[in-house]
Amino acid sequence: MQSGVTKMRRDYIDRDYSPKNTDLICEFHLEPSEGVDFEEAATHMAGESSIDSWTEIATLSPELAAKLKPYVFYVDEEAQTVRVAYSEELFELGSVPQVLSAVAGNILSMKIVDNLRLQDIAFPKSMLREFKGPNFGLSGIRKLVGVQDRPLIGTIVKPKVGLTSEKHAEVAYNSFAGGCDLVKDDENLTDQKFNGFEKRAELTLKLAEKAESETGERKMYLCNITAPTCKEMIRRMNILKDLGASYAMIDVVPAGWTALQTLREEAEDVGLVLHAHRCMHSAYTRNPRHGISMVVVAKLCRLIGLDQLHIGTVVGKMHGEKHEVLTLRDECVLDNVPADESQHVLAQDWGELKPMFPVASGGLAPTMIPDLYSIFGKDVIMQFGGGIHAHPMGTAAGAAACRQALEASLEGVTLQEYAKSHKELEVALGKWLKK
Ligand SMILES: O=C(O)[C@H](O)COP(=O)(O)O
Ligand SMILES: [Mg+2]
Repeated sequence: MQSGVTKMRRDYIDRDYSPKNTDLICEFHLEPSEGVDFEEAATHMAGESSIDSWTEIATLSPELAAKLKPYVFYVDEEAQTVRVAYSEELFELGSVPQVLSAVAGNILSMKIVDNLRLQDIAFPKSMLREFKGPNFGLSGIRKLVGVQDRPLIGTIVKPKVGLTSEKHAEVAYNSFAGGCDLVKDDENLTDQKFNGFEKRAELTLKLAEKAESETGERKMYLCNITAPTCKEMIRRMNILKDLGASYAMIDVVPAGWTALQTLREEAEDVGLVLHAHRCMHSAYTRNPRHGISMVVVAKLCRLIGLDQLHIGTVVGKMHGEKHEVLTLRDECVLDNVPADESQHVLAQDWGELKPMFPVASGGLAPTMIPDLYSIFGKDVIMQFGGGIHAHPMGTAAGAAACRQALEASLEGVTLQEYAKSHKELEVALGKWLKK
């Protein structure tokens, strides 16, 4: 027995237990440390994520244990997988931070495991009811933008940071004028001296309005409200509302779960669509053997009520295989997610919680649109940063090339064919089509 690990007296493993419909269920990938028995490690993990400690505690009465004990009801040592059912009474209903402190807290630090990854959480209806979910969601966004039958095209003002507010607004205007439906700030642009939040919001929203009147299309500016305090983020949200904005963007992982729940409360009154950038998620999600899966991050965003979420691109610069990205897409849009053992996904009935709009962003070029459309279908927001602002004819042409590539894909015409009568696309093919 490894030092510091005493034999647990609790028997939390019960393969005959069938979870109650009020239980919260977690699936974990578990690798015990050297010399530790798999079931022993699972027992310790279940205890530490609920009511127990590392050794016998006299204060844990048999009655209390019987009432609140966790049940490790599924154990597959070969697949290094366990599933644990927790009584809903262990949780503060409606609190994401508290759920994570329990099922993704100390247990990830325990010596008894070499690796432990929270793969999925299945929430019971009784807990779902405590959360608002998306205010607008996928259908609300489509209604707001006035686009029902195609993917939305967005961009990120580039360079990421450094432009003045005037220049930022001008780049956004050119993106809108060229054909973008959405223009967002980059994740590390918030309220820097060279481009303050209020001035950027005011100038960019004004030019978005100008682009709307010139194009006859709705144009959405996603201004990044990420800030040092919830109070300041709420202040920025209200500034956007007063300026006539429809959206706010948040870096959800750096901002944190309590901040998101606070903003969601506020968004209900302010009525802004919440765009979730997932930068920093890879600190939790990238290691397939340890941490917290992006499925969990996506589910928590939907539960709390972000309206649209970056989920990966399959074809772009960020990691994320096709099956992983499509699993995330399903968690965003389906009302009922079926269990998928191959993806370590638990069944989840989302009840009344609206779908989120999936966002594909990162390393995309207009030439990838046919692939993106065949992967995602129409319910996706495709965002191109370098893929628009590096276009040889400039930003507006980059945006136009994206719209043309999308038109071609929707009509089932090859890009090469469509480029014969669309100059911006022709130039984009010259720059980005793999030779
Ligand atoms: O914030 C994002 O989504 C990325 O910065 C996209 O930028 P890129 O298209 O230039 O990779
Ligand atoms: Mg970015």
